[in-house]
Amino acid sequence: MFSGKVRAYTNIALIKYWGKENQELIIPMNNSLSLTLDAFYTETQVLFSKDLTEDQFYLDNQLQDSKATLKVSRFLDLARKKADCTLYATVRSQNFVPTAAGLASSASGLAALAGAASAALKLDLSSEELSRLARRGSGSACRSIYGGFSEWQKGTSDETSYAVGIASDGFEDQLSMIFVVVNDAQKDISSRDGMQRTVETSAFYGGWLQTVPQDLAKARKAIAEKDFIALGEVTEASALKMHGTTLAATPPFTYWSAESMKAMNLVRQIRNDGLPCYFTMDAGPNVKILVERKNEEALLNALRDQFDAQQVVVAHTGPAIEILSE
Ligand SMILES: O=C(O)C[C@@](O)(CF)CCOP(=O)(O)OP(=O)(O)O
Repeated sequence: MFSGKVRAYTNIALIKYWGKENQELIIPMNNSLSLTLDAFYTETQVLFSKDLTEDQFYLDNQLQDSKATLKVSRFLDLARKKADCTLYATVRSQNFVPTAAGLASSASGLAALAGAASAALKLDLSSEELSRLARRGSGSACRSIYGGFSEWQKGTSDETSYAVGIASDGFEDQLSMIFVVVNDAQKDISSRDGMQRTVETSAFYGGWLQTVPQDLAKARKAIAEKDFIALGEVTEASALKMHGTTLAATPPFTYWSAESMKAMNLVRQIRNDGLPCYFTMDAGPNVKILVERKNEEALLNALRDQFDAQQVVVAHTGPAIEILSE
C-alpha cells in the first residue's frame, strides 16, 4: 500500500494564461504570473493498493461519478507510468474554501492531486517536475506548487513547460487579495472551453497575445522594485484585455455579471478617491481586488456598505505545496 497526502493552495494570475498552443499537453500560448493565496486550499490523499479493482475518487467525502473519476484516472496514469505502477488508487480530496460560493479552484485541486500521487509513489520529483505533472491536470495548477509569486514559463514541450518561483524579498507579504463573491452568476463557461473558443474564433486574440510579453516584463519589474501601483496597473490591464477577447469570440461571451461590473466600478471609484486598489477576474463573475495590506481595512470598510459580509473574503499570500504525510 502506497499513500501520500498533501495540501496545495490556489493561485490567482496577475498576468493571465488564456489559450493553449497544445491541448493534449496543456502547453500555453504565453507565460503567466500568479500569486499563491492562503484562503483557499485543497487537501488530497492518494492511496494505491493491490486490493483495489478500479480507481475511486471522493471529493468532499462524496464518491464521484465515472466521468469525474475517469479524469482523475487519466491523470493518475501519468504518475503510474513514471513509477511503473499498475495499482489502482483511492483519491480523497477536500476543498477548504471559506464560502460555499464554489470558489474552489482547479488549480489547488490538481496541484494537490499531482503532489499526493507523487508522494504516494515516492517519485521524489523536483518542484519543476511536479509543476510539469500538475500542468497536465490543469494549466494554472502548475503555479500552485510554489508559494508567493510564480511564473509559468510556457516552454514548447512537456519537458520545458513548467512554473518557477519568483524571488520577491517578501513583497507578497505586503499584499492582500480581497474576493468579492457575486451572487448573480449565470452558468459559467469553463476556463478550458472559454479559452479554446477564444483562441479559435476571437478577432481580438492576436492583440491580447501581442501585449503579454510587455505586461510580464512590467509585472516582474514591479515585483523586483516592490512597486504596488505598477503591479496593480498591469494586473488590472491584463485581466481587462483577457476578458476583452471573449467579446469577439464566436459566439461572443463574457464572464462579467451586473454585480461584477458593480464591483469593478466600485474599485475604480475607491482608487480615484485615493486608495490604491486594482481588480482582476478569471473564468467566473467573482472580482478579486489587489490592495496593500496596510490599506486592507480601509478597503473592507469601503466594500462593506455595498456587499454583504459573507460575499467578501480576505486572502493573503500562501505557501508552497505541503506534504502532510507519505
Ligand atoms: O489562471 C489564469 O492564468 C487565468 C484563468 O484563470 C482565467 F480564467 C485561466 C485558468 O485556466 P485553467 O483552469 O488552468 O485551464 P486548463 O489549463 O484548461 O485547466
